[in-house]
Parts: sequence; structure tokens; C-alpha cells
Amino acid sequence: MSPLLRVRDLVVTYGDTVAVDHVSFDLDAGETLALVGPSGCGKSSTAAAVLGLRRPDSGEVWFQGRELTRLGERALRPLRPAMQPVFQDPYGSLSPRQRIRDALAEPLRVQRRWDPVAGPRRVAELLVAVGLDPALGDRLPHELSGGQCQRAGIARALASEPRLLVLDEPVSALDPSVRAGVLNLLAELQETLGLAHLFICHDMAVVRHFADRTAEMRAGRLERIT
Ligand SMILES: Nc1ncnc2c1ncn2[C@@H]1O[C@H](COP(=O)(O)OP(=O)(O)OP(=O)(O)O)[C@@H](O)[C@H]1O
Repeated sequence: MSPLLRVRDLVVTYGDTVAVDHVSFDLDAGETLALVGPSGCGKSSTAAAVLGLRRPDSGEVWFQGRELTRLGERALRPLRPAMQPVFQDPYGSLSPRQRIRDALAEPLRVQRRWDPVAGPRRVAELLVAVGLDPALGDRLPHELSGGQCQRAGIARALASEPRLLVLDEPVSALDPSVRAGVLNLLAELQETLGLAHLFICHDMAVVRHFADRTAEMRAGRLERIT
């Protein structure tokens, strides 16, 4: 069986800076690969290239059997929902003036899966799935705590029915007392939905607990996968 995600010889530069230097790895459905390494070693740039947020200079990103770097924006659009990012800043992935229920409805509308009866029910289901009271759907992001907001961001990602979550330090900005709850939620969702996780994390205790394999980066290069 071919992997869900296959990255080959990925190179990302910013001017003279080689942020990602011929990085290759595979990720299977249902698997967590942690991407670790010192600040500035190229973890976020790798994630951005996988997500198609930044075109790599060279290399290949295969996802669900398609080579993404060869595809134009139009061809990429239907594939994008299947890979969803969760970023460090819990407030960053939600629009500050959009109520939570509208933020969750948006992917359904954009992907033409909105139905006036089933849509609101699906939004409530998504909130419950991430451990939030559906009544919180009425709130704006700043009316939620950091942990609640990150859960809402995860619910928004799930609205697209992804196969892969790209988690870029998803709990680093949260109060230490709520981190374990969000990490356990991600692990439970992975188990029930069979999601693959590309998990950028600098906390090695967390990595040991949650990752199946660990890819260590240094100065743009992937040094080893264990
Ligand atoms: N938009 C950008 N413009 C110029 N240089 C950049 C940009 N983004 C990243 N870089 C540089 O690319 C290199 C890799 O950065 P990247 O953010 O991918 O590393 P990282 O491992 O995710 O770091 P951190 O753990 O601090 O987030 C660094 O030298 C960084 O300064």
C-alpha cells in the first residue's frame, strides 16, 4: 500500500537561505510522524510546502497518490480539504469577527456540502466531537479561552473531513494546564477517524508519548527517522 503522504527531496529556499534541504519522508494513514529539531531548522517550512502554502523550489509532495507540486491551483482545490493545518496560535486560524458556528459552517459551504437542515446539525456535532458545548458556537473567538479556541480550530479542520492534520506546535501557546486535554483529544480523534498527523513539536516528552516515528531536522536537513 502506498503511503498517504510521500515527500521526496523537498527543497525550500528564501533568497540565500536554504530552509529545507532535500528532505524525504513517508507518512501512512493513521500514523503520527513527529518533526523535531532546533528553532529555524526548517520544520514549519516543510509543513508549509506539504500544505501547498509555499511552492517548494524542487522536490515532490505526493498525497493520496497525486503529485501536488505539479498541479495548478485549480487542480489542487478539490484535494486541499483532505489536508488541514492546526497552527500554534489558537486565535490565528479563526477570523476574529466570525462566530464559531459560522467558522465551522464555512468549509461546508465552500465545499458545497451545506444543507440548511443537516448543516447546523453537523456544526453542533463537530463542536461536541472536540469537547465543546454547542452553545459556544454563538461566541466570537476572543470570547473563548485559548484551549476552547484551539478545540474550535480543530473542529473547523475536521469540517473538511481531512485525512491528514498538519499540527504546527498545536499546544505550545496554551496554558500548561489545558495542553494534555487538547493532545488527548487529538489522539482520540486520530484513533476514531484514522487521521495521519504530521506533528511539529519541541517537547520531547510529548513526542515520545504521541508519535509513532520521529524525524529529526537540523539546518534544513532531515538527519534521521526513528
Ligand atoms: N518567510 C521567510 N522569509 C525568509 N526566511 C524565512 C522565512 N520563513 C522562514 N525563514 C527562514 O528559514 C529557516 C527555517 O525556518 P522555519 O520557520 O521553517 O524553521 P522552524 O524549524 O519551523 O523554526 P521554529 O521552531 O522557530 O518555528 C530559518 O532560517 C528562517 O529564518
